[in-house]
Amino acid sequence: MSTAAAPVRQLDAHTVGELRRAAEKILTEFGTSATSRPLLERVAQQAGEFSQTLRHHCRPVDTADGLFVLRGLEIDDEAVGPTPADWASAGGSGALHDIELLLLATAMGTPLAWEGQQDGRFVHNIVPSPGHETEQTGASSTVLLSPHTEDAFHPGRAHLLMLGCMRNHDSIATTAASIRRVRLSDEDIDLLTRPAVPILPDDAYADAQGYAAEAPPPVPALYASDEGMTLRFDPAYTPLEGADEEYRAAYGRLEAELSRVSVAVSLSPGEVLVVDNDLVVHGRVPFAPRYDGTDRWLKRASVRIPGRLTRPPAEAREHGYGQAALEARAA
Ligand SMILES: O=C(O)CCC(=O)C(=O)O
Ligand SMILES: [Fe+2]
Repeated sequence: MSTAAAPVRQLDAHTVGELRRAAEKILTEFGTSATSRPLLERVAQQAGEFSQTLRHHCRPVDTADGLFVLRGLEIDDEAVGPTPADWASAGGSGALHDIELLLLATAMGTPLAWEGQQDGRFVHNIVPSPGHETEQTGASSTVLLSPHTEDAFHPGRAHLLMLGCMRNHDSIATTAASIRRVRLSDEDIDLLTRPAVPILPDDAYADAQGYAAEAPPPVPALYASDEGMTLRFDPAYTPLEGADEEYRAAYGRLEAELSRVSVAVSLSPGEVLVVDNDLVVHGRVPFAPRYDGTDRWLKRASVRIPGRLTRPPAEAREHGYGQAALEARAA
């Protein structure tokens, strides 16, 4: 794994102020970052008034890295208070930054939430939580969070994943590997673009894991879209034992290549990592949680980009294990 620098989009002080004032205005009006239809509409309106500069910073991912870091937001370590012990008790912690992230997400596309995850919130809190140390979810810590496409089991998954850093005293890295950096033989690509095995719902979706109404659909790991190669990959939730040996070997080579091109991005407070979820798998290195209110703390938002053609059309027929994606589309 390398620590090669991710492309950075540095916000100037003026633009940071513009974003902050927009968020402050909304927080004053609503008194909360809890998302409601009126708040989402207000956010969309405010994002529609963004300056040309701020909009330019929110343009699509435009390099083969499949990601960028937006840098320069102001986080007051004292004012945001202690890192919440888990998402459920986070409440309004860092509410201003929830709204900032939601504004940025809205400038990039349509924010997305899940009925079955973190109470349907549009901005998630990612913190290490007691009892969840070894899971393959954002709440874990002591294990490697293996590289994955976010919400890979679902056809309504995000096109962009945004991770905004509130606190990261131990410089714990997110990992990212782009399919556009991977080298595979034509034979492997041919195998991996076929729907061989399903991707099952992850541990963050207890309801979906109990879904038994229809069989899990096999899905391809790779897709040669008009825009180039894209991927849908989550080995921790892929029952590979259902595939033949040839496929398993090709899948293993894809995994090895992703690991070869993986970069470590250690976020600092005020940085937002934006990952193209069709190009890049992300994960996290293991770390020792502190559990004293000073733990690593990220805010996460998911974004859909309407009309994007980076996925196989057959996805539209998938059941998504009964999970409903909620899009913040204007009513
Ligand atoms: O903690 C991280 O850096 C990434 C966690 C993760 O996979 C996520 O929030 O989706
Ligand atoms: Fe993730």
